[in-house]
Amino acid sequence: MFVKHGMNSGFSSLASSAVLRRQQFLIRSLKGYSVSDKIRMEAVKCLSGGASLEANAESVLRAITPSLDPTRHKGQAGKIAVVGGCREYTGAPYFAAISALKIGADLSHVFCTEGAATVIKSYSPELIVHPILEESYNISGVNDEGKRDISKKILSEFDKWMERFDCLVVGPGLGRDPFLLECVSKIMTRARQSNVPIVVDGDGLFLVTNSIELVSGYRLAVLTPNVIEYKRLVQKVLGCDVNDQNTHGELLSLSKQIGGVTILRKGKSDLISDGEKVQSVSIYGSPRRCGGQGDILSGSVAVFLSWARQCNLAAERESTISRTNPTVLGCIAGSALLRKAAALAFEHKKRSTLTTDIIEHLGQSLEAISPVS
Ligand SMILES: NC(=O)C1=CN([C@@H]2O[C@H](COP(=O)(O)OP(=O)(O)OC[C@H]3O[C@@H](n4cnc5c(N)ncnc54)[C@H](OP(=O)(O)O)[C@@H]3O)[C@@H](O)[C@H]2O)[C@@H](O)CC1
Ligand SMILES: Nc1ncnc2c1ncn2[C@@H]1O[C@H](COP(=O)(O)OP(=O)(O)OP(=O)(O)O)[C@@H](O)[C@H]1O
Ligand SMILES: [Mg+2]
Repeated sequence: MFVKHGMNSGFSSLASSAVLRRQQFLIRSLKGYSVSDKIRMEAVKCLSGGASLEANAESVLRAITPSLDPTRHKGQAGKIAVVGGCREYTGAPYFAAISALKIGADLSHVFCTEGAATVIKSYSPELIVHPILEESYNISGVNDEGKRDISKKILSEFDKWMERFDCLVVGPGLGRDPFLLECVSKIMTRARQSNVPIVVDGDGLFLVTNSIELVSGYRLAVLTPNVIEYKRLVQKVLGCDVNDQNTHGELLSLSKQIGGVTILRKGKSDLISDGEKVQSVSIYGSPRRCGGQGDILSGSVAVFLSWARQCNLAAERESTISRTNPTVLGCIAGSALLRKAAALAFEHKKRSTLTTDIIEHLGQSLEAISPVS
């Protein structure tokens, strides 16, 4: 049971007719009307996908956010798992997991190392924390066979839970320990075999960039690179440097080259593509660039993606709403909500705005767009 508003409107009609008019003008320009070279160049850029295609993010948010129906049971609004948290980082997995709950997921798990688990549990009693991951420094005296046993144990611990999850977030605060990353590769492979969507962020992107086959061709994978992570992906997958003159074309190629995974390129505007088209979210956010905002985003995308998938499953039965790629919808919604919450937090806290302040505004921001009643 979902409240759906304008599910078919990928972009606002106003914005799309403006884009259309601009495209028509530019096409006429190309046919030899007297225009400057600058406009011609813009025309080419536009026709090759360089034009802005701002998503109607608020409509998407309203369309996929489920109503609070008293007949629904615990878990139906989403069960999210974050794989991350190691010796260095405990904040990032916490931000991702708590954001999922604050948006409206019912249950949020964290799979991390033992040391990180105690800390994350102390941040919040709401999170279900599994201290199952191991880093090399902790098992330095163990031989290869012993390490294989540890790896198997980690996978079987994870397996007990995996099929229950609507989405995994792999990477916030995961670290880059080789043994830990090898275990996480196996977790990702297992999730993929079970068709569980995976949002890959932070150190998960480090892993995936070096082992692209983990996500290649998996339509339920979402990559959320920041500037540096995107640069590494482009260099590895496309074999060249980032080209700021062909932002949209490059993102399309990157997604296609990885077999149609959805990529959310974070930046001044967030750009989203599943290899079919590029959409952007440019809602005004915050000028504060404190660490952790990307972690909020990954947890948010996981929830919205799960909700969008439920909408799509319902649509398959009812054939009433469009079958837009749920991973793209999840990215649009996640990006828009984070930006709105960041703007609100900044209004109150100005220069002292922190990630925890933004998290506190997630609920209010969603309520303003999609009220509970
Ligand atoms: N509280 C916590 O626990 C948090 C933990 N986190 C976790 O940390 C892990 C590593 O993630 P990451 O993003 O720090 O690593 P990476 O991609 O190597 O970037 C490192 C360097 O790249 C640069 N740089 C970054 N952006 C740039 C830009 N726009 N434009 C230009 N340069 C830019 C910048 O370099 P600098 O300016 O210092 O030279 C930056 O220091 C990961 O697991 C993540 O989840 C975070 O989520 C934060 C909160
Ligand atoms: N220059 C910018 N102007 C406005 N918003 C931005 C800008 N850069 C990033 N953002 C917003 O902040 C969010 C997080 O992006 P950011 O690049 O900080 O991710 P990150 O580096 O992975 O963060 P984290 O510190 O959590 O790892 C993006 O979704 C985007 O909406
Ligand atoms: Mg990050």
